[in-house]
Amino acid sequence: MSGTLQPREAGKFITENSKDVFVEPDGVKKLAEKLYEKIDHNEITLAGWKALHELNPQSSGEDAVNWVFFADTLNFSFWSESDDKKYLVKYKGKEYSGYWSFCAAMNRALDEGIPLTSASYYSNITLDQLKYVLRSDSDFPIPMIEERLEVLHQTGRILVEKYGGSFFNVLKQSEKSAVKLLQLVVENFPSYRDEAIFQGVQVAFYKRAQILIGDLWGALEGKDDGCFHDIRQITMFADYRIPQALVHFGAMRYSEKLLNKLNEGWLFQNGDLEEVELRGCSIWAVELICEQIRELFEKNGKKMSNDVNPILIDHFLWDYARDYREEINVVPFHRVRCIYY
Ligand SMILES: Nc1nc2c(c(CN[C@H]3C=C[C@H](O)[C@@H]3O)cn2[C@@H]2O[C@H](COP(=O)(O)O)[C@@H](O)[C@H]2O)c(=O)[nH]1
Repeated sequence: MSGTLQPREAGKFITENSKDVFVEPDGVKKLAEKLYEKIDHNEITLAGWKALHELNPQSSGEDAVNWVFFADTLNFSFWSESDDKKYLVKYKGKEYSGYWSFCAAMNRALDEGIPLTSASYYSNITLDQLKYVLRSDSDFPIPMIEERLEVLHQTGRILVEKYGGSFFNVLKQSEKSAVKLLQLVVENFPSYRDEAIFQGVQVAFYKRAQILIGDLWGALEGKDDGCFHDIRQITMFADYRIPQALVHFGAMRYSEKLLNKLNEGWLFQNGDLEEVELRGCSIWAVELICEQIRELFEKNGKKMSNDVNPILIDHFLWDYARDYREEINVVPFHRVRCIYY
């Protein structure tokens, strides 16, 4: 961690030195104005984490905390080679794809009485058991099943050996500090150490560690152990969908060279220069949007809710990218296979 630029500073540094991805001030301003209106009309709230997403846990207890930790430990790489080769899961009469198909598979297993989110179970789960739990209702399996098994074993063993098998104990140790929880997660659970080298500088994205905190904040409704006093320090989650949304709204722009690669379906490696620029500029664009929303509240003399932060801006952009997939896909997402996002 020491000497590594943390996500917000990493985003700024990468943006200032980026060659193929650009944060567009006019687009940032327009998107900030759009989101200011939505937040001011209570259309973007923390309560949306449960209200808008039926697969998310609706409770706020220890089971919900361990559900979130399991989900975010495997919250990576759901994209499929092509739209007609998607991993799909049917659950309670509805068909899900992408991240939601994974959540549907989790809830299907729990409904079958499999103690999936219990570390004592998943630390020893076999490949066949995991294949059964994550089985597809299309002809295409979930990507990276072997890596998922390895990550589960490693993470489960640490949680059992160090934290009594429950992520609730890690949460308690953070003493309602999101920054302290981020440090605890990346220090104790290696699969969450989402870092890269950019122009010789170690930069951190910590996408799954940060979304874990965002999802815990949502599951606990910002109360009790989830009442993080420094939640504003968490940045957006540098995945492969938010860049699409930021480009769609004109807040980010790509070079011709990068656009050509994306349109060809180029497979990037985690840590490639363009991939790091995409992720870093996404972080910084959302930070700038957040700052401008806060300035708009101040300028209009309006009381600002605590919910004006990169996490809820991220949720809006991610949900938008899902709900308006055709428009968003005009510029393809960048393809990477890795365990970080
Ligand atoms: N930046 C950001 N990335 C997010 C999420 C989520 C799910 N969170 C939702 C659940 C409850 C909350 O209300 C959130 O709305 C998944 N991902 C990432 O997206 C990718 C999957 O995309 P697709 O193939 O289209 O399903 C993959 O990298 C996955 O890691 C988010 O919120 N923000």
